[in-house]
Amino acid sequence: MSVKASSLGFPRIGSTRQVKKSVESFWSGALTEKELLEQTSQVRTGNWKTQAEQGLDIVPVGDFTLYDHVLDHSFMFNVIPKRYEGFDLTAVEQYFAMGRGLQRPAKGEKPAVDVPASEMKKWFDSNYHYIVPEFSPETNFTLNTTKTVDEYVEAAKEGIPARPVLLGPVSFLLLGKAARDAPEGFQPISLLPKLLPVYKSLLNKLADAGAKWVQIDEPVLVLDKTTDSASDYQTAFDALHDDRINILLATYFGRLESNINYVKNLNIQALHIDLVRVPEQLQQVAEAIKDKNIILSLGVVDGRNIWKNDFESSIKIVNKAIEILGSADRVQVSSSSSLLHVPHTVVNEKKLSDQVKDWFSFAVEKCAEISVIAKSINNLDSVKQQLEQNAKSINARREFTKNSNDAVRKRVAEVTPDMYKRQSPFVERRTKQNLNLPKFPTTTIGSFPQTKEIRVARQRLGKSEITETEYTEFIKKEIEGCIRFQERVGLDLLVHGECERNDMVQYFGELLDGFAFTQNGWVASYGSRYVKPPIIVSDVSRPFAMTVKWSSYAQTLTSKPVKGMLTGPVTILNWSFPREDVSREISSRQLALALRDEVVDLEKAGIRAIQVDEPALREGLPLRRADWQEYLNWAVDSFRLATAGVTDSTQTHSHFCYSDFNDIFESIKKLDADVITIENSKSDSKLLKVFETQSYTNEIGPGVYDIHSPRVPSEEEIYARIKEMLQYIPAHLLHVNPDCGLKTRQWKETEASLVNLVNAARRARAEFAQ
Ligand SMILES: CN1c2c(nc(N)[nH]c2=O)NC[C@@H]1CNc1ccc(C(=O)N[C@@H](CCC(=O)N[C@@H](CCC(=O)N[C@@H](CCC(=O)O)C(=O)O)C(=O)O)C(=O)O)cc1
Ligand SMILES: N[C@@H](CCS)C(=O)O
Ligand SMILES: [Zn+2]
Repeated sequence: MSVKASSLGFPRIGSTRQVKKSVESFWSGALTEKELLEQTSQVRTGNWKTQAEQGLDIVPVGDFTLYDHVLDHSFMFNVIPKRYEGFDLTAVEQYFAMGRGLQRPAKGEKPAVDVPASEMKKWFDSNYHYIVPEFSPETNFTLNTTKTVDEYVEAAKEGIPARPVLLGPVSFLLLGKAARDAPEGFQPISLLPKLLPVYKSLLNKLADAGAKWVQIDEPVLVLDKTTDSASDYQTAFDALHDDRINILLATYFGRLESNINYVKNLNIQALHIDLVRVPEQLQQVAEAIKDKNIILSLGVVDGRNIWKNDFESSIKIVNKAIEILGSADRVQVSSSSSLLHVPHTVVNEKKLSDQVKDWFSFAVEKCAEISVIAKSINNLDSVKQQLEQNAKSINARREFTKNSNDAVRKRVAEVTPDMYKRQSPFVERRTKQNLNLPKFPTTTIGSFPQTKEIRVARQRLGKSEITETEYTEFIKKEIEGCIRFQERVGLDLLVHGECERNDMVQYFGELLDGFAFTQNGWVASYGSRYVKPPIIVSDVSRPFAMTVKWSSYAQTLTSKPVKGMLTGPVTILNWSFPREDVSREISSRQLALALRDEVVDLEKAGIRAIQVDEPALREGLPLRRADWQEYLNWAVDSFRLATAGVTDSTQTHSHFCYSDFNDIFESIKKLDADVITIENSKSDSKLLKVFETQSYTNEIGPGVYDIHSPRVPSEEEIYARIKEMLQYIPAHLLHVNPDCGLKTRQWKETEASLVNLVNAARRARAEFAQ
């Protein structure tokens, strides 16, 4: 009798970001397709071996990807929109075209290509983005590739105890959307009967290849919308059942709630639940399945945060499960979700003090933790030393957190109601905000291309190859170049370009007190793009002004207004690794006060428009609606606390790069920002309608083009967008801007796109002058 150790997925990037580098080299033409596939296959194999070496009895395979695992499923099941066909692309090129769009001139026999990227959406409440599958009644599911089988075979050859991973059919359909040409009212889930035979043939191939188990992820089971999906799940798992291959149905990020009432009756052999987010669901779920022939996989090691596991409490959970289910054979120990949301390994962190490093576990260390927890049940003596060491580390962290920053806590406690409120309502403030902007003011969201030169300069500063003074001079030159560029292009409300920032959250984490930050703690954001979330280890405060010198320098260079640029408290919180010892609300309020000081300092320095970005406000929403209001209350409070310290004459902006607005619209209104800019170019008019129907009174800049793709939008296209917006938004409130910041773009396409944007706005001004 033994408890097995497994995980649900592993970071793809490689210990030294090899996959990112290979993929980007392939895109730039420096690597052939063959080289790309060879190099990335090596990382994949290395990842499996690492997990097995850390002691996992079951290693996930098929979770590896060159861009996104949901895109992999679309590609594997032939869910390829027609617009990506007919260009004589290789399979790999077509796959990347779906992810990032493709624009290239005709070459010899090959026709020109100009195709935008597919839509990206946030993966549940994480900072990972997936490529949204597009379905229509014409979708012709076939096995276009056998990626999962190929990777299983590859792993089995290496002697890896592999368990293939698939995104389940119901989640795949529910996470997708109806294609633009689908008939009104078409629901992707109606395609389930057509999709299941293709899943089934994939499972057959896996069984033929020798797989005994498959992990089928159905994360939508933790959302409210699946309460009515019982029959879809029953149909799916009846169809997928095969005597040769056992199914682990994996749920994560939240609670099953009443869905367990039908999940327990599904034709599955194991069920995974997240016990980090929802430890209390153990009792209910274990009781529900105890008379069924179902193994329970316990997600006790956090796949979403980096704190060392508390073995004592995890072992208690495992023992409780064994007690209810009656046998250790019916229990597995696992990560709460895929480990894709945490960095690769702590070992590469050379700059953290031993004290701080001892608090953390990244993916590699988490695999070892899972193994130790399983062994503690199977053979306690074999892990006694690890358990003792773990208890010491957990106690050391507890001791540290006792010494909080009393001044910060006192300040949060003493916040008064007037600190959340601007001096006057928007209509009055507006008359005092004299920025001399024309109608349809053009602006950008803040960042301009982060060139190799900028990144190398920062790297050289980090290695002390250049001095602080040299770096400052370099950044000043970049800012000047950026201001001159915007003046030349003809933008109205300028920005300094954010060239001094490695990232909009990491940068602030590095400047604020109460954070730790890593050298190599990369976590996937989308495609080949990664972020290094800072870690909130203590109470947060601002030791000195962070952005004032850059913004005020930029303002000295031009007579046009320059927007100050900050990241909001909720976004800093949501894109950092939060503390486990205090609530997110407390950290958010502490961040809000630190940012409030910065906002006031920017105003004092003569900055007349200040943008406080909150792109992660929506992502932080709890997955169950019942939990929304509590979050929204403190999230809105935090934004207001951060921004309401300025006088009426300062124009506050906020920015959101998502288009799912309708259900949190009331909260967006309550933020009371003078101007909001939002992602819009890929959404249909549903987003814009909300502004018409919900009587939004402040100013708005819905994005007029997608910034994730190198594709240059034409003036005509942008002009058409502006005209469309004017159907819903009064002309006097409309701003013209891209969807989001331009840091991932090259200067050439940035210039071409912004020239078109400015020209389109000028045309609109001429046409719609009132
Ligand atoms: C708005 N978005 C953001 C999200 N989350 C954040 N934390 N930040 C965001 O901006 N979530 C939603 C979206 C996601 N969008 C993006 C967009 C772009 C990136 C991105 O470009 N990531 C970069 C890494 C950025 C960074 O930290 N750069 C550092 C280090 C750069 C580096 O690699 N240096 C090299 C040396 C120089 C060189 O050779 O180029 C090195 O160290 O080897 C810096 O600029 O100093 C990426 O490369 O993936 C992410 C999310
Ligand atoms: N000001 C930031 C917002 C990104 S969401 C930028 O422009 O990159
Ligand atoms: Zn954005």
